[in-house]
Amino acid sequence: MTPAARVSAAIEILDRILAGEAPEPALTNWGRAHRFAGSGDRHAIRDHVFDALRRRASWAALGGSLTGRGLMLGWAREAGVLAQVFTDAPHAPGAAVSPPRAPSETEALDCPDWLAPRLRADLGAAFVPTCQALQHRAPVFLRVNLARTTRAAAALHLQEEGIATREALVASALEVTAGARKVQASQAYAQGLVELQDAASQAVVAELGALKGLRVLDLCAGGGGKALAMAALGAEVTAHDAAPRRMADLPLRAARAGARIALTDAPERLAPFDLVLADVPCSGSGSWRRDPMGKWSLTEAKLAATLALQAQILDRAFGMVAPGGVLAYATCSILAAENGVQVDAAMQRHGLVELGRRQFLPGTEGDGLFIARMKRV
Ligand SMILES: C[S@@+](CC[C@H](N)C(=O)[O-])C[C@H]1O[C@@H](n2cnc3c(N)ncnc32)[C@H](O)[C@@H]1O
Repeated sequence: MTPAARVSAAIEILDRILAGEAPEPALTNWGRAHRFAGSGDRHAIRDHVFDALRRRASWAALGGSLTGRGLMLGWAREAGVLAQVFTDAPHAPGAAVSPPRAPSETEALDCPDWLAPRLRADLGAAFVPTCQALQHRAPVFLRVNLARTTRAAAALHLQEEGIATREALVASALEVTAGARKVQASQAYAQGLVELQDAASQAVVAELGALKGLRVLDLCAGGGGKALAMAALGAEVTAHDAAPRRMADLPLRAARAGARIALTDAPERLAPFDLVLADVPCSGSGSWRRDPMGKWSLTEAKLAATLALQAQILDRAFGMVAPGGVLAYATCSILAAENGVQVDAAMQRHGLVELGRRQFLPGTEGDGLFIARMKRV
């Protein structure tokens, strides 16, 4: 496919997404209906689509409409390639283009209007750089399985397979600088030497301190990224999730990593634990680079429901912490209401003692995450 034909494909897929189809099925369905597209084409189209979703407000303004065509016009104008792409040539988008509109301040930052005042109040001087960080692709990070190898040895192994890396935020983290698409087919990955995991997510686990020999409950384990990282640090991990199917791959991932993780649908029966991690469902605002639709689909009502659920999960988690043990609360959010405010309220409700808290903002070092540790007295 020509570069312009790839843009035409992205326009078609973006229109489906704007009409309500989720991005992944929209991309898969397009691929099935256009078997002639090679993997290079599909990757390029996918990049166009996700870039446009991250830049939805600013590119729609620059392109003159919130449509697939408007978004890609906005991209072409910003990239200075309008005349090369919108040409009327076979398979290229048509040449008749709508005029641009100057984006408002929040549109220029691709921040939803309703959220901007709240985020600005929460982040202060970090508001603008954080919004700008969310406009771009996230770096790819790996967690080195330190139970199996060293970071230097893993980097060498990956290099031999054409995957270049450099050291990142914490001792277990590598950033992939070339060959990211080869990771999941690599021997290093198959042998459990590395896992895909954001560097700030790894840093959150590092913030938990020494875990060796501790009985740990991961109450919202999901795919098990943090459960695996805690197991690699020597914790005896039990994993639970309200949606057990989300943990479906966890036994396989644990086997690959040489880790033992017990799954349970009734964690209360195994309580108390030395440490309970509540990595709660959240707005996902710290990882909107990876899930740009999340940014545009969040509403006040959804946020309020999420806040109520977080408080409920915190209360449940507290009930399973041994006296003297630790309750850890994590989100991938950058909103104070989901982080510090939630933790302050839980400490008051349960007489917990704070051991520390840390907010990571999205940027070159990883996603935006929050972690707080509280001691049960
Ligand atoms: C942020 S994700 C967890 C990510 C995971 N810990 C990781 O590091 O890969 C939150 C998880 O909480 C689960 N969840 C939602 N409500 C819950 C509840 N009431 N109790 C336990 N888990 C819940 C969701 O199914 C989801 O998998």
